[in-house]
Amino acid sequence: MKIDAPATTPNSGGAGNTFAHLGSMMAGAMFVWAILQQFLPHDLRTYFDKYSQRFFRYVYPYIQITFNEYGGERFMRSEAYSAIENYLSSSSATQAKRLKADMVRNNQSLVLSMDDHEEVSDEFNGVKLRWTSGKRGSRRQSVSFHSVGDEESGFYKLIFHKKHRDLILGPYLSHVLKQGKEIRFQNRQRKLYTNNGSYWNHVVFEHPATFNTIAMHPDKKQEIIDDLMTFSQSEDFYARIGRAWKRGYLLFGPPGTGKSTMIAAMANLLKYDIYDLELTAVRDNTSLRRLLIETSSKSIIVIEDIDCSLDLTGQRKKQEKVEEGKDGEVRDPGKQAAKDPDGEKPSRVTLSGLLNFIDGLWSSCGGERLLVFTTNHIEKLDPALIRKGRMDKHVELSYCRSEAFKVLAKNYLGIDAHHLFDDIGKLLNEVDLTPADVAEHLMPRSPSQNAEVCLEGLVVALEKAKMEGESKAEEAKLKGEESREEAKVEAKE
Ligand SMILES: Nc1ncnc2c1ncn2[C@@H]1O[C@H](COP(=O)(O)OP(=O)(O)OP(=O)(O)O)[C@@H](O)[C@H]1O
Ligand SMILES: [Mg+2]
Repeated sequence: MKIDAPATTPNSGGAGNTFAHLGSMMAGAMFVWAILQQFLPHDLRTYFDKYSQRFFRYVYPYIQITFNEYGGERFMRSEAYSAIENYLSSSSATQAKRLKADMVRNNQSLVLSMDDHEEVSDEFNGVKLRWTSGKRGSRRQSVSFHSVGDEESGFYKLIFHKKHRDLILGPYLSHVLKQGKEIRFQNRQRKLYTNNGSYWNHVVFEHPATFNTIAMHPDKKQEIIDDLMTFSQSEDFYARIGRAWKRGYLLFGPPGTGKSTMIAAMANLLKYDIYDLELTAVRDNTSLRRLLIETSSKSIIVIEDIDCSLDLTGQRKKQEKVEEGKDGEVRDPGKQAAKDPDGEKPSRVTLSGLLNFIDGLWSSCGGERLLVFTTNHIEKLDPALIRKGRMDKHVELSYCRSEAFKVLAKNYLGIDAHHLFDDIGKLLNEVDLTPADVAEHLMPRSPSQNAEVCLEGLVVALEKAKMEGESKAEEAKLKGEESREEAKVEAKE
């Protein structure tokens, strides 16, 4: 960033005319001054210099700040420049006549910015200011002097009245940089990471799930959305109460109830990256810590099926019988069941290593992170692992009931009401069918299959499941009676 002394500026509209006027006045004055300089003695010239600067500052009360595209020692593209580019994208789209367009998000959407020598205005706390763009340097120069490729170097210039100096240099510029970074963050291509042993690999994350498509009771859904949004906006709160800016979610429920889908919906809602941690592939606690350190902020770290990942089901007192690992790590013999992907060496991650991962000192690095565990058997998990503070919010995803069914019907069939809804609602409250099962019946199997046919098929499936359930219950009852009879006979004998 470079703050310039007063100089001429480009023209624009009403305020622009004033600038143009001042500009030409100054140009004239400079010309006269250049001629006078040749005839004036040195002392007089210094004296004149000093007062002429003051005069110019008085008649031209504007300050300019230049933000160059490339700068610094290694001529890296300036962070401030790209933040400003993003910040100005919306005002450029509405104000500038010549625009530049660039592809983002894996060539899926366009970001507009103003073309060179364009100008846009902005307002902050009632203060008006202007941004202009430009380019300097020729292709040949940029190649020979710095390694920025064969591009010319662009710049943005901010022009404002000097009486607003404090406001602009302080709050306004930090607002611009913050907003610009936020826009860039929103436009970025999100990633899904997974660990290959102790290193992260990533692919582009594109999952269509959203909270709109998740079938669950609307109140429960809203509660989760509110919780997530509050978390993402609570940086100051977490700093004030002295807690790391992270939150743990435990999603539990039978298979096919939407746990993995909900994680994708969470990431899409908050625009976070996902780190899908395969715990059995992590060699030991040290590797686990390294993986944690390498995660970025604004991300969700997921451990799916935590009950199957490691033998974490035992109580912590088990660890009293630990044996010392080869690398000096505490090792629980019960945990040797988990193998690394090659099946060669067992994973030596321990429960205490995992607890450290969740809320040890290292877990606070980066900030703004969600940690999500999923399980089908919450009762198998060590209470220490899922206590509040570690897993702050426990969300049960359960069988599909009538409210959840309405969401599925809306999404899959595009209908809000149907005469079969009441029957289906009643049956769903009596039969345990997962949303995955219900969704399967709502998928059209041929182009001619309509909503009526899908719903009738679902009713048949539900009635069948109900009858099966009833006959199983009958069988169990009979068995129970038989065994009671036998017990009575035995007792008599
Ligand atoms: N609540 C739901 N809302 C919408 N779709 C759902 C829901 N639950 C399941 N589905 C559908 O069923 C499929 C399986 O769901 P998902 O993989 O999220 O289940 P899961 O709970 O993670 O199961 P598992 O415990 O076996 O991993 C998904 O493709 C999704 O389309
Ligand atoms: Mg799953």
